[in-house]
Amino acid sequence: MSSYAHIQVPTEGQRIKVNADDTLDVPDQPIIPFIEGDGTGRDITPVMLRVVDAAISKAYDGRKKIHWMEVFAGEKATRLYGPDVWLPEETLQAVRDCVLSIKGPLTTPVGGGIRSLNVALRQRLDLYACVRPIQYFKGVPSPVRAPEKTNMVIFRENSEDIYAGIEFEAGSDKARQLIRFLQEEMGVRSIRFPDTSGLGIKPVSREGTERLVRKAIQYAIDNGRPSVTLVHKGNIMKFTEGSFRDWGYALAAREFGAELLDGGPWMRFRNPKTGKDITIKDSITDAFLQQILMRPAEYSVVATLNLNGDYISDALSAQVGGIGIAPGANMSDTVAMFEATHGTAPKYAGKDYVNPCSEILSAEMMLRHMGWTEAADLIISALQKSIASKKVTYDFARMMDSATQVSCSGFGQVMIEHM
Ligand SMILES: NC(=O)C1=CN([C@@H]2O[C@H](COP(=O)(O)OP(=O)(O)OC[C@H]3O[C@@H](n4cnc5c(N)ncnc54)[C@H](OP(=O)(O)O)[C@@H]3O)[C@@H](O)[C@H]2O)C=CC1
Ligand SMILES: O=C(O)CCC(=O)C(=O)O
Ligand SMILES: [Mg+2]
Repeated sequence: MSSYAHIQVPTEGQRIKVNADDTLDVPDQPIIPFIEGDGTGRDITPVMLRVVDAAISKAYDGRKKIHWMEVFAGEKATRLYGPDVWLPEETLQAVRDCVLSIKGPLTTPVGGGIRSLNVALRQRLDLYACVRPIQYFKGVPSPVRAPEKTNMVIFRENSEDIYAGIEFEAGSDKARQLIRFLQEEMGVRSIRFPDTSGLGIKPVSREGTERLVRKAIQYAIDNGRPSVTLVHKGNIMKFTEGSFRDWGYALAAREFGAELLDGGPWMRFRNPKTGKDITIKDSITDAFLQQILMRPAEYSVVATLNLNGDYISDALSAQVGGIGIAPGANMSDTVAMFEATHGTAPKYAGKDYVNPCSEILSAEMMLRHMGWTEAADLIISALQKSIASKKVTYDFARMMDSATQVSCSGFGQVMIEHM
């Protein structure tokens, strides 16, 4: 492994390797990088590490072990590398070298200041699919009457869209120049207040859409899911979100043999692994956001654009108990970085208070991705037993009858005791 300025490479353990067919070669003692994260990252990440180590130790009796390697981004990086270094090159190198990694949340200021480090990590590593499963665990308090009906996996395009951050500030030379170009060269007449408008660009490509939709459909095949819904606002944004829908359907027909259902646009094909039908359908985002509350059981795998996916994943997580328990992964075909869905929740930072489950369940996804299913299963069963014991963090305690509120690290301990 490369030598680094500030990253301490563990003295034991080996790197995960990628085989020629993109499958992983996972040694029994892999080196896995982690980013602690800003804000509550410093509370939840150490708890995640302890819970994962305990599950692995229990499942494999010392035969397998992760050698964790801390890598730096965000505020911690600026303290080590210098005031302007938020995302050191050696962090990117280490994460690429080790193939799999996990991170806590990183702060992005609103308005000015640095652009999102989370987005930068996804773009620099081309982690094009943000995969966020939404599942209900029995006993978790929820604001809806039948939370068990919500069982979806969101595939959010992770590299383009308005989320890519191509923006020009109102009143800047570049904004003026672009507005002039749009008006004079492109005949645009609909910029309501040209002198005071900021501008954002929304790139959505066929390549970017196809690789995301392909991954979502393949997931539905591999996991016996009944449908993939393309979620878009293509009635209004015709050549970005509308094209996302059209390219998605076209890919389903071309690569998976999907055929029009009752004249379309919905499609259907037979899952080659189970023989059951998979429906490819679409929904316009605003209607979809009410459908997931009213008729959640009708949706399974969801493929959507970057900004929609951001909104939808937080909204859906609320139905199954909130972002404190919503995991995620940023994936390419090889490198993957697992991360909590929530942010740094600054008002709770350093208080050992918040729910560590989002990052623990992200680690559980990582273990499953590595093929360490026994340890992953142990985390799920420990979580179920912990919730059943009603010893939970504040977010669940405030919605549960007769619960005992425990701290962030306290909940980790409860989980370990249930392994
Ligand atoms: N991937 C990433 O690293 C992400 C980073 N961010 C960044 O995080 C910062 C803060 O963003 P903000 O919009 O406040 O969103 P947050 O997700 O940080 O917090 C919003 C609310 O969600 C609840 N919450 C968050 N984390 C937990 C947890 N672990 N357990 C229980 N409840 C939790 C809290 O609700 P309550 O108040 O009800 O207790 C909190 O006030 C911003 O800089 C943002 O850019 C945001 C999202 C993702
Ligand atoms: O990058 C950020 O600060 C926010 C990211 C976010 O909300 C998300 O990816 O869900
Ligand atoms: Mg978000």
